[in-house]
Amino acid sequence: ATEHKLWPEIDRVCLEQLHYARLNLGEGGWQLFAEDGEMRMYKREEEVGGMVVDPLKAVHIVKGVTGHEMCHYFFSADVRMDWETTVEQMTVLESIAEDTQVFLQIHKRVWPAAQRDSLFWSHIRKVPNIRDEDGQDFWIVCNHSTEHQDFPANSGKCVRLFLTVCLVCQTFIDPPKDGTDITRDNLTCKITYCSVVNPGGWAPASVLRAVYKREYPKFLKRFTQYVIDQCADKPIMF
Ligand SMILES: CCCCCc1ccc(-c2ccc(S(=O)(=O)CCO)cc2)cc1/C=C\c1ccccn1
Repeated sequence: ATEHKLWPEIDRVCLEQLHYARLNLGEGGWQLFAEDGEMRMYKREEEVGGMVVDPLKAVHIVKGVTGHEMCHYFFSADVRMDWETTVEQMTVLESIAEDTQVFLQIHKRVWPAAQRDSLFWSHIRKVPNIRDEDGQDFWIVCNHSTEHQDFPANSGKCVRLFLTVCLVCQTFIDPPKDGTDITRDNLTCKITYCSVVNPGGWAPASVLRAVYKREYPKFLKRFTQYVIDQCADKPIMF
């Protein structure tokens, strides 16, 4: 995808998001708002132009899958509707390359606000040479709002929401002592999910914050369980 006009932005946003995802939660006023087993979800309360754009950061540890597998299923258009419960309709507008696609998604309406749609590029990549401790290479999927001449914002019934989302994963392998092949029991995947969503038009702060508080933990739990189930009987994708 390196020759496409979006490439400089894709490259910049992905590397910025990877850096942002790897920042510790120590600084920056993050507020823990949900916990479930190994999953911890944090938010910062921020408004832009009177609209709630609370940045969200979730960290999770999942056994039995690799970061490549986690990112593969998050990126894959074919399976999106199997796990993404906020989406009513999804279209791939452009396949820029094997690792880069442009999506138009119509989301379920969040009463009493107007229905939203999102139009974004999605890019998956392995990031070599940056490693935490004894981890494997990072895998990242980044979704970032973009424009498309055939689908201008707010031209139909939906209000266009604007998002920057990243899923950053790292695999840790604890090899079997007896030198036999690695199995899924030896795999641990550390996940960081970051999202900033601008609702694109007025929506009551109380409604939005309630939706996020309820939906984001369900979303990450459902998605990670989906990947565990899909991978269980398949060869490991390192
Ligand atoms: C007033 C409504 C404001 C918008 C609410 C909303 C916020 C975020 C998102 C969302 C968009 C993309 C991602 S992703 O991780 O990139 C995966 C690809 O789909 C994740 C979440 C959607 C929705 C829109 C509707 C809605 C409906 C049910 C519950 C919650 N939301």
